[in-house]
Amino acid sequence: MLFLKQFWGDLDFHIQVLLTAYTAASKSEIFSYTACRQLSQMILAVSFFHISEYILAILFHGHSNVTPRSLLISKYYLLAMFFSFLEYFVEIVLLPGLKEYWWISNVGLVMVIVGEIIRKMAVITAGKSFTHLIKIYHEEQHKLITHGVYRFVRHPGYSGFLIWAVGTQIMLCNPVSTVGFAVVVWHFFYKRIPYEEYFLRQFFGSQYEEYAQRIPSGVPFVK
Ligand SMILES: C[S@@+](CC[C@H](N)C(=O)[O-])C[C@H]1O[C@@H](n2cnc3c(N)ncnc32)[C@H](O)[C@@H]1O
Repeated sequence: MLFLKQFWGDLDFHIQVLLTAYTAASKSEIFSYTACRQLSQMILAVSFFHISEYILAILFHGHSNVTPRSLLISKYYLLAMFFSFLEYFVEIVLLPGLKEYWWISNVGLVMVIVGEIIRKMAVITAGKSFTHLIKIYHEEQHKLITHGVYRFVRHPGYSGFLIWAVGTQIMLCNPVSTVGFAVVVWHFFYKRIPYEEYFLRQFFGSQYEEYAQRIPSGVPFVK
């Protein structure tokens, strides 16, 4: 009983400290300008990314062939985004100075824009060959793409997404989520690329083999 009383007392004290810090921060210029700008950039970046992926999927594959999965929002993705916002709010309340490194935040913003451009160039260049789900059977309209951005890297869509995702966290000056997003997204592509290329080799044989020999994957440390 005594233990419970002390526990609630401690919890109450910590909530009071957080609320006081939050109230102080929200009254200050830092919270109103910094948080408004960084969070609006984040919400804009995320909305633009998902809506444009969905619209391009409809344009290339037709309305009837596109499901909400083309919005590319999974439960793991939502969890990662939830953690990223949680980190942002905790840090802006407890360590507001961390969010004031504008040059870091602006580097993140540039990464978001560059990553988005590379990703969309890949989607538009590959057209019908770019499907959100990896094809395991060869279809008539699936042609090997080696021109445009695919001349420089084999997986520009993944390079673009990696730059975009890590960029969103640098833009928010979120140190933990920057490392977390980099590791998780990199690991996802590290596993996905060999699987995707297994089928591409089956579909296009020596043509793909020769292409893969010449052109890097575009994802660091993935051959
Ligand atoms: C989500 S897209 C990603 C494409 C590519 N990995 C990228 O990052 O730009 C996955 C689909 O693209 C197809 N694909 C990947 N590279 C391709 C290429 N060079 N030419 C044609 N189709 C390709 C795969 O067969 C798979 O069904």
